[in-house]
Amino acid sequence: MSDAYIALADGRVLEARARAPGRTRGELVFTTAYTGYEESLTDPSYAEQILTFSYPLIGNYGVRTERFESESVQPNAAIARELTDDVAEWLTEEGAPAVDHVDTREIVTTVREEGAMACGIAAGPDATPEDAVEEMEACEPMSDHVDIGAQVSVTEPTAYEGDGDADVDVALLDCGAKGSIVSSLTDRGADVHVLPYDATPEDVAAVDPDVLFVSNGPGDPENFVAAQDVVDEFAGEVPLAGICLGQQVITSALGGSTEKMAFGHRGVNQPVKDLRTDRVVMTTQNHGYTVDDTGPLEVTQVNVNDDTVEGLDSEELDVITRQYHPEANPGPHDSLGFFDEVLDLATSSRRVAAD
Ligand SMILES: NC(=O)CC[C@H](N)C(=O)O
Repeated sequence: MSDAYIALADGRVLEARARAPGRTRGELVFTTAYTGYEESLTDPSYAEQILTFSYPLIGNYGVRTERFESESVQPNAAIARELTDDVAEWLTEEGAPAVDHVDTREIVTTVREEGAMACGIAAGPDATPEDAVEEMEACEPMSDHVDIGAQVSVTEPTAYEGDGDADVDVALLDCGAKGSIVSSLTDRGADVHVLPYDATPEDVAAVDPDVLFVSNGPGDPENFVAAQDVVDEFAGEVPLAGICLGQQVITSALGGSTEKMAFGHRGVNQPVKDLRTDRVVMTTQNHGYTVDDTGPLEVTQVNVNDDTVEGLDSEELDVITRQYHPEANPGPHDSLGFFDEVLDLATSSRRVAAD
């Protein structure tokens, strides 16, 4: 007899095995990443989602806190074909429901055909199919989580000193930033001032940044109104950089727009072509929205699979953004050079300003 159930918005209820008990709901998504489960499960961009791993065995190299991208498990639940005891114990301790022994190919096919959808999970000795359906029915669309930034952001400014002296101050708007974004900047010598997602223009001005960097984050970018206001305020005055939600927020603030994708991109081998060099690199991705109208920004990189916008620039406004995750963790390091470009932008614009 099953001790876990997964209810899908299309009416199906799948039987599974409970690996971490509990009841929850969220937007059902999948990642095709074959390594990096510790990083993915602690990536704040997954808040309010239920993460299905298409790779069949998750947990085969243990659980190490050094690899965490934030301090807690971020998706509301995890689904895999097989979860090891290490991962099951970790998720149990964290109170994040997890289930396995389910045909994840069926889940992935369903999400690909019908789009990311509401999902409910009930796991544990007393779980019933009705419990899972009740959870699914209470699941709100992602865009209704209007203050999702509050769930994932720092509440107080926090500063990290650079390892070396690049003499660059980065104001990082934390909309749910992965730890690797901060360390990719401090490793290059920049001082990083992490500010809450709802920081005011005055808060940003107080750190006198050489570049304003908008982080990744969960949910609908149109709900990050304070971050858009800050970008609007500093555009043309201070260089702007962004990753994933950051690209979306910057584009919207500058007059462009975003739209929801059917099921998004989540994995570690998404091919991206740079239009200036004609080179293709493999990238890590985790997003369900995409830039639609680019406003004043120029498209520099596109996704080879579906032509969606992967990189935007503006020489006039000193903007550089990426839809994918150059910091990797998990995934390939092919695009770590993005952080060098951001620091170059910060220092060269400062020279121009001083001339
Ligand atoms: N990784 C991210 O920053 C995700 C951005 C946004 N929440 C999306 O799903 O598109």
